[in-house]
Amino acid sequence: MRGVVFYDPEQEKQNSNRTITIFDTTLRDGEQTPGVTIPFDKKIEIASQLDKLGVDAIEAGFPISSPGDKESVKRIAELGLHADVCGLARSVTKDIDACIDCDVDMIHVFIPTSDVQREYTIKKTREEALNTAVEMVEYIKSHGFKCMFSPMDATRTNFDYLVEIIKAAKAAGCDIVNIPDTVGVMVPSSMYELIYNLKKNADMKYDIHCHNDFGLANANSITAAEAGADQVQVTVNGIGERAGNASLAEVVMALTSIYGFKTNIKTEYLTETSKMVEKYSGIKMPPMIPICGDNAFSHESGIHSQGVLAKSETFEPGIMTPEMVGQKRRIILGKHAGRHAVLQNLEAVGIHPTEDQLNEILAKIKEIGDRGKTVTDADLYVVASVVLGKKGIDEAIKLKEVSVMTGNIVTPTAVIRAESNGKEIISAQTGVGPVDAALRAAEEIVGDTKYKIEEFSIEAISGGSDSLARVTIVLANERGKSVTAKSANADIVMASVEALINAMNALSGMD
Ligand SMILES: CC(=O)SCCNC(=O)CCNC(=O)[C@H](O)C(C)(C)COP(=O)(O)OP(=O)(O)OC[C@H]1O[C@@H](n2cnc3c(N)ncnc32)[C@H](O)[C@@H]1OP(=O)(O)O
Ligand SMILES: CC(C)C(=O)C(=O)O
Ligand SMILES: [Mg+2]
Repeated sequence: MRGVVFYDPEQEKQNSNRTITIFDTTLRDGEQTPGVTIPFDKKIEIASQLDKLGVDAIEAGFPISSPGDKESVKRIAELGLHADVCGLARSVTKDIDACIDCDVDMIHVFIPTSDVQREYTIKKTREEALNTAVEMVEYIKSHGFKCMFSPMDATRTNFDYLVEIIKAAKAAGCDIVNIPDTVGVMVPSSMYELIYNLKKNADMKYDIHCHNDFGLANANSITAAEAGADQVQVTVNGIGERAGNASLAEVVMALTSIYGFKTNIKTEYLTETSKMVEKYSGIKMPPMIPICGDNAFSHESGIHSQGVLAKSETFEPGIMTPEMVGQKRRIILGKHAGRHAVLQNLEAVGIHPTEDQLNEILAKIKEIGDRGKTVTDADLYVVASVVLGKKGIDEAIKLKEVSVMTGNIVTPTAVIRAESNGKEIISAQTGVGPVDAALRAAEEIVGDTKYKIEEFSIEAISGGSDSLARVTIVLANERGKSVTAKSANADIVMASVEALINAMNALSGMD
């Protein structure tokens, strides 16, 4: 089954015979995202990850732009990757020489061709720009490098002139022409027409580079491939200038799952690649982004969860599964949850409530959700253990007091007073910072029981120094069971300790 759109079986057959190559420009256009600089060693890691993912080419940087960029392009070229490593150059020989010094596989040279860019940036006539482009392509080819030529702002360039400059670049030996929609003004129908007519008038290998100013970069890239483009330029998470570029994961999955094209991407690595770039670029992705977002395969509504638990295709595309993209399906609990979702989450950890107990647990979950709180699995297990009578509410650890001492000349120290089973427990610990000290002290409350904090994150919910800190902890016990717990508090130490104690209470309820 190929979803929805297949309209024409003959077209589907033709698409399945075509491989669209993927040119990744995360390390060049992606790094042009305002405010982003990816550290040198992280660029090397990202390049290796992109190679593992199976991209066909990596634009590693713009060597003339800084000594650091040149050094990282050079190092990436030395890695001996399967992908072609490419460097960017303006139409000036010193830029090309900088790429040559890096010993890249391919040099991407560009010149503005729209009237507005040509007149206001390089200040050359059409004829001068064409002659310069030809000279630069010849210069690259005379040094034995593969050459990609971009008539920059192609989509706002006079069509006849665009054909003329592409033909001239082809005659000069250029291997592939990239068509940049530099300011993202195309719509899919105009993109189809442009690529179709370019192929007809100046037949050669085409690549497409779309910006997302109107949110159409992915759609335009995919349509360009439909119209005959051989390669698409993308960035991980769609990062890049202004509103960004076409997104690697979204373009690849639409090309393959919906349109039936082939790519060389090992899609099971898409999510880990997205998370790596999120971390190293500092650009956090919203949960609802397609494919790699935390919500992309999450279901909270009771009706959806029941359907998905019975057959995933009910409320998922089916032609794309979480496994295909390195994701997990998650059944989330909250005010919209239903009995099927609660039961499945409990049974997954060996808790089997009766019908009445299940109804009671669900009612309590909805109560928590109605108070505007996220319902974590820790909340669920605590509620379930109380309802199932496995643990009286008085047996849970109750936090009474937290005090911390920290500063530049004291070792961060925390003291915690808590109550469990009617007994008061006090513990004190030092740590690398106040949060670390407090978490160590909180763990000591449970004596010999050993826990491992598998994940820990703090985020500021609102702006300003008075913002609420939300802490998320994933805690595992010695038997490998783990729970996620969250807490929000204006004090980061309190939020951390509360989240940890929620998680410990939940795990002890599962014993
Ligand atoms: C659409 C794109 O993404 S294009 C790539 C954009 N990326 C970047 O600009 C990031 C890296 N850039 C840089 O580090 C710097 O801009 C540099 C090193 C390239 C140039 O720096 P500077 O010499 O200080 O020039 P500046 O950035 O102020 O202006 C750009 C210059 O390049 C020229 N230029 C722009 N594009 C081209 C081109 N394709 N071919 C030749 N010259 C060009 C401009 O006309 C201008 O020249 P001028 O100084 O003679 O007026
Ligand atoms: C360098 C070129 C291809 C570019 O990034 C653009 O036009 O957006
Ligand atoms: Mg660009």
